[in-house]
Formats: sequence, structure tokens, C-alpha cells
Amino acid sequence: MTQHRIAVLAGDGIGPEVMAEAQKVVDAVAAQFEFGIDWHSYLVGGAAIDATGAPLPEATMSGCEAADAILFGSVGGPKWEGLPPNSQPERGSLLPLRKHFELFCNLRPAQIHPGLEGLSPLRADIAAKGMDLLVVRELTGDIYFGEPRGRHGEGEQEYGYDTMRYSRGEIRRIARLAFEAARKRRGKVCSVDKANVLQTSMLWREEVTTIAADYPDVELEHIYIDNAAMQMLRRASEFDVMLCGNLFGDILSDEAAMITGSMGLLPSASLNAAGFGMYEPAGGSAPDIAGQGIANPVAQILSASLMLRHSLNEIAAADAIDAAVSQALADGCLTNELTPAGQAGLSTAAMGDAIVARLSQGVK
Ligand SMILES: NC(=O)c1ccc[n+]([C@@H]2O[C@H](COP(=O)([O-])OP(=O)(O)OC[C@H]3O[C@@H](n4cnc5c(N)ncnc54)[C@H](O)[C@@H]3O)[C@@H](O)[C@H]2O)c1
Ligand SMILES: CC(C)[C@H](C(=O)O)[C@@H](O)C(=O)O
Ligand SMILES: [Mg+2]
Repeated sequence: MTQHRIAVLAGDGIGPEVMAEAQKVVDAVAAQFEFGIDWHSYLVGGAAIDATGAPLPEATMSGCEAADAILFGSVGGPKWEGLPPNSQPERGSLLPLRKHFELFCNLRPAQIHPGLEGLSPLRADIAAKGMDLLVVRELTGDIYFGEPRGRHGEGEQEYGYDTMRYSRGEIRRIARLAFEAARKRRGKVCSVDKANVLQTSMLWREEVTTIAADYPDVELEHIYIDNAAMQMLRRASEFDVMLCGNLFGDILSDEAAMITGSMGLLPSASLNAAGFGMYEPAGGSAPDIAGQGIANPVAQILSASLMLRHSLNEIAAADAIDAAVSQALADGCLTNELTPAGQAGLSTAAMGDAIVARLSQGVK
């Protein structure tokens, strides 16, 4: 029986709550499809700071190195916001993990589930047309990592600065993946930039246009980030692959998540050139609802499904999870943030159970 070794980094806030449900669902699907999962849990983020003083302990890094894939929850929260920047959970663990494993390609699929148009905050006639898009977000460059960065001066004169920076090579490799993804979908790439202002974006647009010549079967549209944020609300159904740099992709993926109904629905895969991946919900540790057992585990569960698909080659198992999630949602199994105001939704654990219960049904 194939055994897969997974590094589990649950992290902070709702991270451990939704991670437990993802593990429950993966264990169930593994039994069904007869493969084994060895879970190895490691400290990360605020939880690691509290236990060891560091957001990314050596044991966590070596555990990730030894694993076939990383399943990540979320890190951060008010408790650690006062720490020096590089000691904080996000800058001290999540970004270094992405950089260390060169996880430059972040895939964030966002779908209005058929039949669940009513969950979308979009106007009904627009939501009725549906949405099925894939944000392809560059994850190891841009203003997130560009140097120099820092703070300088004192008093009124003090300023902060960051560097937005992309090389042709970095643009090329993410653009190619976006065009490849579009070929397997509806054949459209919308490249997001701010080329009317930023040098980085001018280079981005130039390079994406060059790469597009190798994909004559894929339609390319360039769009400015401000217009993209607006057009997604106006004609969500028309977008297929949205190719973005790190910062713009961060912003548009939250918007895409909310168009589907909730931050708690959007999974993501962060991949390197060798196919190694870290899988994490697009949303965060949700301090406002942490500890109450009401977070939506779907984004974490679908992230686990992406892991089965992209890193572990357990395609049938991934299909089964996706089908079970869709069925549970279609059956009206909804957590609090998706239910009409005043109505209690399912708990995190009950939502996980509802998905497990549907695993063996409806799988083609
Ligand atoms: N990958 C990560 O680890 C990651 C991602 C984003 C934010 N963060 C961190 O999380 C902390 C909180 O950030 P934020 O409030 O800006 O964003 P957030 O995504 O944690 O929360 C935004 C809103 O979405 C809701 N939400 C998010 N996930 C949900 C879920 N699964 N079910 C139901 N509702 C959900 C929250 O309750 C909140 O109202 C910060 O420290 C931030 O840096 C971490
Ligand atoms: C927590 C933060 C550093 C992270 C990001 O900006 O990439 C998050 O918002 C995300 O979308 O994964
Ligand atoms: Mg984000």
C-alpha cells in the first residue's frame, strides 16, 4: 500500500480547528481508496513562538523537507502583532517557507458552486451566470520580497519603503503555467497589472505578451488591477485564468473567495518547479471566530484535495473529496458565515462529518 508522508502545520486561530476536519476527510478517503497517510505535525507561527520562541523552528523545517507535501493551516493573530517584523508569524514562517521551497506558483481556484448562487453577494442576475476562475498568483517575488526595504529617519521625516521587483525570468515561468492551465480550462488568460503606472508592470505586460505567442490557442486580455477588481464584480463569469503578481493576486483572491460566498471556501496550492507543494486556505487565522468551533473547514479540506491531486497523484481520491464537498453544500450543509443572519449553521466538526458522510456517494 502506498504511504504518503505529510507535514501538518496547523498554526494559529482557526488553523487547528479546520485542520482536524481536513485530516478526518483525508483519512476517510485514504481508507476508501486504499493508500496510507503518515501525518507528522509540527509547530509553526504564533503557536511555535509561544512554545519555542521562534515562528519556524528547525524541527518544522526539517519535517517539511522530509515530507511528500505540506498541509498548512494559518498563522498570525493580534497576540503576536507587536513583535519585531521578522519575528511575527507571517513574515517569520509563512513567507520563509514559500521562499525556501521556491513555491512560486500559487493556484487559487474559486467557483460559485452550481445551485449555490444565492450564497454570493453579487447581484442575483450576475451571480446566476456563475463564476469558475483560477487565480494564478506569483508567490516568491514582487513587493513581498524585493530589496531594499525598511524604515529610515525619525519623527515626521521617518519613512517606510518596499521594492516592487520582477525579473523577466520570474514573469516568464509563472506566465507559462497560467497559459498551460488555461489550455486545460476555457482557454482564456487575463493578465493583471498596473502598467499605466509601474515599471514592474510594464515589464510584466511585455513578457506576458511575448509568452502568449507560444499559445496562439489561448486568448489573452490585459487588465489594470483597479479595473480587474471592478470587472470581477460586473462580469465574474467571463474570467477563466487570472494571472497576477504576488500583491495583486493576494488582493484579487480574497475578492474571488467572497464572490463564492465566504473566505472559508477558497483553497490554494503553492508549487515549485519540481512539483513539491504546500497547501493552504487562502484565508487566515480568523481571530474573530477562533476557538468557537464555527469556522468553515471547506477551504482546508479542498486544500487537502489539491494536495492529493498535485503532489500525491491520488486523483480519484481528490475527485471524491471535491464531489463530496459540492454535494454537502448542495444539500444545504452550511457553516455559520454562510447561513442567513440569525440562523445557526453547522459546527466545524459537523461540516467535516457531513463531507465524510458523502464521500462514498456520487463518485463517478
Ligand atoms: N495563510 C495564512 O496563514 C494567512 C492568510 C491570511 C491572513 N493571515 C493572518 O490571519 C490573521 C487574520 O487576518 P484577517 O482577519 O485579515 O483575514 P482572515 O482571512 O483571517 O479573516 C477575514 C474574515 O474572513 C473570515 N474567515 C476567514 N476564514 C474563514 C473560515 N474558514 N470560516 C469562516 N470565516 C472565515 C474571518 O472570520 C474574518 O471575518 C492575520 O494575522 C493575518 O496576517 C494568515
Ligand atoms: C498572511 C499573508 C502573508 C498571506 C499573503 O499575503 O500572501 C495571506 O494573505 C495569503 O493570501 O496567503
Ligand atoms: Mg491573502
